[in-house]
Amino acid sequence: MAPKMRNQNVIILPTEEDVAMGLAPYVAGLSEKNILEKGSFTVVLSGGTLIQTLRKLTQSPYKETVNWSRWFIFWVDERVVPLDNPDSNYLLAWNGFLSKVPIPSSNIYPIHYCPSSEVVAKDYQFQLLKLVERKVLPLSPTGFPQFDLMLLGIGPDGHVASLFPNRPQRYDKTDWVTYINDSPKPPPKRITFTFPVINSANNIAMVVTDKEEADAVAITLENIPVRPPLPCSEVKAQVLLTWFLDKDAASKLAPKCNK
Ligand SMILES: O=C(O)[C@H](O)[C@@H](O)[C@H](O)[C@H](O)COP(=O)(O)O
Repeated sequence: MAPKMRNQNVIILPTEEDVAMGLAPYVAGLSEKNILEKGSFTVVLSGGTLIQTLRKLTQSPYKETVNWSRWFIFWVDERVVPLDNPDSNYLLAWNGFLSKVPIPSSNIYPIHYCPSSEVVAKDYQFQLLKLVERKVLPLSPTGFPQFDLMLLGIGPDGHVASLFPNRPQRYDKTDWVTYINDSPKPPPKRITFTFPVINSANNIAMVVTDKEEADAVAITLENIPVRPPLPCSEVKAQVLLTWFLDKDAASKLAPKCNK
């Protein structure tokens, strides 16, 4: 049975459609709370199936009720390709989500493409630094930008963002944004937030709706020791880490008694 962690919540729903239905009020609720408290809502997207699972937010009632004008959008990882390339996480998010809701374009922060991953990573970190200076992003007590919500997926190998099990980027404790030129998941060139930035976020949703990730989910939530530890098992949120799983993603978890 998965031991209950202090600021972690695991929600298991029958289907991907149910996860999409559950994710929308969760995100809308955090949006309302943050905008009420401080006038803005900073949201970090990943690539993968997540964008499709956000679809309910682009429909009634959320499309009309969410205060989209106060949202700020970032990417936890991005493929180093032009923004109109089919591999781009920005393009994926634009087509599936951002083009359907009225977030001001000046509040959307994609990468500035150039062929060098290192330069793109440094430039994205520079963009974040500017927003810290403008007080759009606060700094955590340890000196990393602190986002309101990160929406993450995981891979079958347990990667999160572009932090992969057998690559050194996952151990980077100083940069805000780093780069990889040999990603095991294509395309090979990517930039990614580092763990200190991911783990400084107030709220993180891990959205997993695929049988392929069931082993990584079970290893993480059952605390099964593996070497090296899976990157997804190192994700922690400052306020609450919420796992949204469908039955397929949760299929390798030990049966749990709710009484
Ligand atoms: O750019 C990427 O490849 C993603 O950001 C990546 O980290 C993704 O979120 C996971 O691989 C899960 O992908 P799926 O949801 O498609 O399984």
